[in-house]
Amino acid sequence: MNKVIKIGTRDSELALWQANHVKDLLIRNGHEATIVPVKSDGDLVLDKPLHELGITGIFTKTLDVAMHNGFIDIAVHSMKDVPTQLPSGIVKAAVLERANTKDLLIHKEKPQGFGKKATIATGSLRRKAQWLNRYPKHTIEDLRGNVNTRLQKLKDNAWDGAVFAAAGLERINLKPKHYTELDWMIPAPAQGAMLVVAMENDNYSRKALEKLSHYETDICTSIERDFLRTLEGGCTAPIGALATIDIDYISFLGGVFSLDGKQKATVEKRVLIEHCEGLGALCAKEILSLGGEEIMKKIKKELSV
Ligand SMILES: NCc1[nH]cc(CCC(=O)O)c1CC(=O)O
Repeated sequence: MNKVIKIGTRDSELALWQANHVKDLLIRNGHEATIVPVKSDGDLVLDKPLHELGITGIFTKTLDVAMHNGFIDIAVHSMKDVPTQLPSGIVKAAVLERANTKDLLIHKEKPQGFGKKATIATGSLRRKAQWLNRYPKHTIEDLRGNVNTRLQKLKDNAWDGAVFAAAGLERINLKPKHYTELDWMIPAPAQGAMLVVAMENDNYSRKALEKLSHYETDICTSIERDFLRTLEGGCTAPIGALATIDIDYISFLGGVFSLDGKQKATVEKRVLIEHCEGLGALCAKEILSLGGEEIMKKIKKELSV
């Protein structure tokens, strides 16, 4: 029996692109699917308190509620925005093949190298900390909103540049005139990957989505998110992680940075794929013993005031 799979999405251009991508893949596999934009959580009321279900993420909360309500069947997320602990009743149904994992600096004008002074805009603690670690004399301005909003704000302000995920720009076909790929910046865990979630008891959707999952991306993002989960202890610290597969090997690079960028602890490992079980947690523990524990304690104190 075929049912029409209701794909929930937020209504930003990037979110809609990602949801439509999943819709196309499902239809190509002979399923029926439709997009259900979910605007605000105002009309999505649940009879249980959200914390009881473990619903926490700011980007994912609305869709989690809509799925629990039966308003939608599945939800498509940028995986890096999804809390490492999924809410109860909701499961990972597919991890799509990863796109570009890098962060980019979009320059406002033609770049002429960075002098001592530059003002860079980003709302991400991870990007800010890594930028200041590399360019201690620079100034960071806060920049929030979806990709389009952030690009507009870059135009409207006298900043030298702003940091974006390459994957987000590529998906909505934005080609900045002047940009630099930040090869040295460790991306967010699971950056560039899309996660599709479904209700645990929804066998129809889960079976349909299973076929869309990309094995290598699933392995790499699982390691990155294990690393994050082991380190974070529920706070949004500047943590980066990237696992890549090279034939039989997995390479992992992870790090934690103090908010001011002055301290960092990083780890790099290369293991045979068949030995990658527990790699994320292992690297997290190594980070903690390499000065990461003090950095995390300091971050937690600074973020709680
Ligand atoms: N936090 C916002 C967000 N979530 C996912 C992406 C882009 C796609 C991706 O990184 O997977 C972006 C935009 C950005 O970071 O510039």
